[in-house]
Amino acid sequence: MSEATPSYSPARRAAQAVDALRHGWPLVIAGAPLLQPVETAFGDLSGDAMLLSASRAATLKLANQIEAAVPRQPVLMRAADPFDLPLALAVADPALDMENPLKGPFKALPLAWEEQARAALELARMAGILPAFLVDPRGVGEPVTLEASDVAAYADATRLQIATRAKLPVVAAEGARIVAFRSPDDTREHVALMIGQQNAERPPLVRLHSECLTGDILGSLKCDCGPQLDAALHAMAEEAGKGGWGVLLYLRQEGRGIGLVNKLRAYRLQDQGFDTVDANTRLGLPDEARDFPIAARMLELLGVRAIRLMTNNPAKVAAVEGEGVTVAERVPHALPDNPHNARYLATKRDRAGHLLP
Ligand SMILES: Nc1nc2c(ncn2[C@@H]2O[C@H](COP(=O)(O)OP(=O)(O)OP(=O)(O)O)[C@@H](O)[C@H]2O)c(=O)[nH]1
Ligand SMILES: [Zn+2]
Repeated sequence: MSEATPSYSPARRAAQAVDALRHGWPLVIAGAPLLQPVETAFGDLSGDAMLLSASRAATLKLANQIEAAVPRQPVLMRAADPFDLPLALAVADPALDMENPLKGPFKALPLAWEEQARAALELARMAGILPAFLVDPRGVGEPVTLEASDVAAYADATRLQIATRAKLPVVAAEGARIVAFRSPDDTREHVALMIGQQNAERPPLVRLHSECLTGDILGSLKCDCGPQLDAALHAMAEEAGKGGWGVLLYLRQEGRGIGLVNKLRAYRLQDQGFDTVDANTRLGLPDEARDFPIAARMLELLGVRAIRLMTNNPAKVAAVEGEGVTVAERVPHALPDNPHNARYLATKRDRAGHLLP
């Protein structure tokens, strides 16, 4: 077992770990055995044990009720025979259960390195891959090493800076300006669109829009993101026409922070009948994993302290207020539903507390 490379900073080690998971390279988190991400693994690997989330383990009849009540609790398990990569993937991905109904039986094992296991599952979420690892498999290459506590350093919003600014005429507002943000650790580039004249005396209309490739770009009817984006920009343009101003933060936190591919896995589970909350949970991923300190940092860099926040989500108001932003007003932002997103919106209202009709 190797120890974390001491000369690197925690943020650098965490960034290297996220990168490694995307490439299919293994991790050693100090104090735990080598962990090989299942989804991105390649080559002729096999291992005797796997690390999974409790919610996934529950579906595989492995976790007891108490563990399953904490969906992201890590669970260590083994089967009668070693896991090769195709079996490991079938075990890891609940969206494939219909195609691979017969797996197991499996046996849960005592887990003596829980903190490291939690860090590994969180790193998988940050990398946008399935939260599943082969434990100390045969045939793996050189690992990236880190400490479990490094994960927190990766999310440090204070390292975010303005990278550049430009004019960006858009359909809703010809006079709009765009501001781009970068952090040295996280390669996702967030942007803000500023509409109207900035005025410290008047809180701007602000929309925190989380990236939704399917809704924003492809016109997906499964969610309300596209119409919400469009309506927010038009509302800001109208506000600018009345002497006010608006700021749209476009946050690169696809799928409420689980990444595009995992969101599409959640859609596949929704096709099988699970709602948006349960689909995430079955994947062993949080239902809400957005990084609101990043949004607060963007507003701070733009010199915005008090806002009129366009949202139906009280938790979002609380999250930004918790980061020191004054929400002078919550401006409702509900749009008409359609036959494809009616259940999604009802779930947001009934299970996620959104203020929707
Ligand atoms: N994981 C997951 N993410 C989804 C799903 N549908 C939409 N999203 C993502 O959800 C984000 C938008 O968040 P929502 O929960 O719809 O809305 P909100 O921002 O919390 O609330 P409002 O401010 O009222 O719109 C975007 O990043 C979408 O990619 C889904 O079924 N599963
Ligand atoms: Zn969407």
